[in-house]
Amino acid sequence: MLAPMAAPPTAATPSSAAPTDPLGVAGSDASLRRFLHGLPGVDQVGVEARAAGLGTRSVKTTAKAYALDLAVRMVDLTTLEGADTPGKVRALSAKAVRPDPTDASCPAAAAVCVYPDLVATAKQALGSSGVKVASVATAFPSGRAALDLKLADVANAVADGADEIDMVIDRGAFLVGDYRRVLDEIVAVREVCARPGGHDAHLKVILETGELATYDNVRRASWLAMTGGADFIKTSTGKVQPAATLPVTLVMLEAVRDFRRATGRMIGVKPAGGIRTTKDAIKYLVTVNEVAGPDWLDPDWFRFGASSLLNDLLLQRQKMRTGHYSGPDHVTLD
Ligand SMILES: O=C[C@H](O)COP(=O)(O)O
Repeated sequence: MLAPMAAPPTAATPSSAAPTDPLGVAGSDASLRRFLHGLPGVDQVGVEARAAGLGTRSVKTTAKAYALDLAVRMVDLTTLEGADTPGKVRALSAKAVRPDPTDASCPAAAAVCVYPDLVATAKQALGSSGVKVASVATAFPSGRAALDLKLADVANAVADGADEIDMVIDRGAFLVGDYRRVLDEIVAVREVCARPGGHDAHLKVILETGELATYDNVRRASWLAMTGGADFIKTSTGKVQPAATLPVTLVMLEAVRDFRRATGRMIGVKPAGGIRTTKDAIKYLVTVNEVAGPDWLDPDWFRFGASSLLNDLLLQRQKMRTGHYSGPDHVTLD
């Protein structure tokens, strides 16, 4: 059961001046490695069994209605295709602001997520709606470019008004144990996210867990990203399989929970890629509640990176409201 389903306690607004290395573990390459390799190992069987168990919880009636609206409010409505056009981004932005034009009670999505060259278009389309513009950057999705090019990519998106930057880590460096290089890039990107007078772009750090091979690596990469000053840790680009999974997200939720206990600082989590049904979204919300706690049941602290999940959430909302499915042609196609 997803409980409590009352409004979660008010959490602090994400910090725009997150300290890097709040635990003082990154003073030298050796101390950083010692810290990351000293994290407890993940019990693979235990994590997968727990995720499977949480995925069977039943959420009905009032709790389901609450969960549906919460999930809509958590969607980063995403288009990351080479064929994206300003017209598509404008249509997606309109949908994010008013997902169901037949129902004024339907909340807006959290953000629209686009490539850097479409940030200005999304920004203009979203206006003062409160829906954020998120932009992938740092040579997304591979991250294979020189650092100055990655930083220029981020700077362009920030200059065009991106509220949030979704950067990828250097998985090659991570997998050979060059944690310093990964950390330094995160810190450098974070600096480029800063704006004079505050209003920094929030930084989501994509681990690309499908390339990290082990849950131990997912845990290490989560702590490394948080040490570098991430506001959010995000599972995947959506371009690599497997993308988001419930067990991987569970490991990341444990990391943000434990990081908060250790530092007092709250970090958000964003599973992305392959989350398409209401049923799956509810499994994630149950897991958030059980693993990290109800403080994370808020769009400031949990997002879904998804291109088509919103449509299924809208169909389920309509079913709850009217008693019948309107059919997929009732919602706009993404
Ligand atoms: O960040 C989100 C993904 O790129 C979208 O993935 P999806 O099309 O599988 O929902």
